[in-house]
Amino acid sequence: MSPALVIAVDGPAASGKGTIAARLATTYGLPFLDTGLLYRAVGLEVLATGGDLADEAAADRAARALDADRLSQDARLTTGEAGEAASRVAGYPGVRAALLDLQQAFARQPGGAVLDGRDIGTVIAPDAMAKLFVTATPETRARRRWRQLRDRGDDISFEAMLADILKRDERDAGRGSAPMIQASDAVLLDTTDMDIEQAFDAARRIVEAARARHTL
Ligand SMILES: Nc1ncnc2c1ncn2[C@@H]1O[C@H](COP(=O)(O)OP(=O)(O)OP(=O)(O)O)[C@@H](O)[C@H]1O
Ligand SMILES: Nc1ccn([C@@H]2O[C@H](COP(=O)(O)O)[C@@H](O)[C@H]2O)c(=O)n1
Repeated sequence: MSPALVIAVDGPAASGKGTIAARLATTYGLPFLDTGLLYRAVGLEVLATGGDLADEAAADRAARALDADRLSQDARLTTGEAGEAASRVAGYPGVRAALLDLQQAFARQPGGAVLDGRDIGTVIAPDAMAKLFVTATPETRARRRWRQLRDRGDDISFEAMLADILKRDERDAGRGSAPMIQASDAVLLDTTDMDIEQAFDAARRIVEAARARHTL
């Protein structure tokens, strides 16, 4: 039996990791989990119940009560507010612990899986066959996210978007619990000067190289 093809895709906000991960999943016929949605759902739940994002116990409760099956149906999850709330609650060790089993079970599926996030290659699936750390300059990422939000009618300036990206990078990389960091065996993919097609082709080559190494 061939080994499970688990693909871990990490990287900072708006680097394009979700776009790449979703296309890899389609290409290889694997299930895909955008783990950022889990943290976004927890953050939104804290806000929806009138809680304060600084209230760690409220965030822990929301994470333990999360119904992961309802995630993809909620359009609010993709808003800037949800991203900001997610990065606040993601720093709490209890929140991360509550979401761990679900993510690891997803990664252990027969045949494999694709997961994207911040700690997939380091914590969730440290034995993944292929690991990518997708990045781009903060300005490039801010432009991509700004265009994405503008196209769906959100009114935000590029300067505010860049400030938001920089703040999120600092928070995600600086937290004590599972910080965003490139796994030592992950391949860095800088997409600053790549369009989506070029970035995906480069990602697929990285996965193919990893598969070839595993079949030697
Ligand atoms: N190489 C690229 N060139 C131009 N635009 C891109 C590229 N990759 C992704 N995008 C666009 O940038 C936006 C953000 O991409 P995506 O959602 O994949 O990023 P992400 O890293 O998954 O973000 P998140 O922080 O939400 O997880 C999307 O509108 C996407 O279409
Ligand atoms: N594995 C992960 C995934 C996400 N986070 C946190 O959630 C925020 C939102 O994530 P997006 O990928 O949807 O932008 C992100 O800024 C992280 O704080 C995480 O910690 N671990």
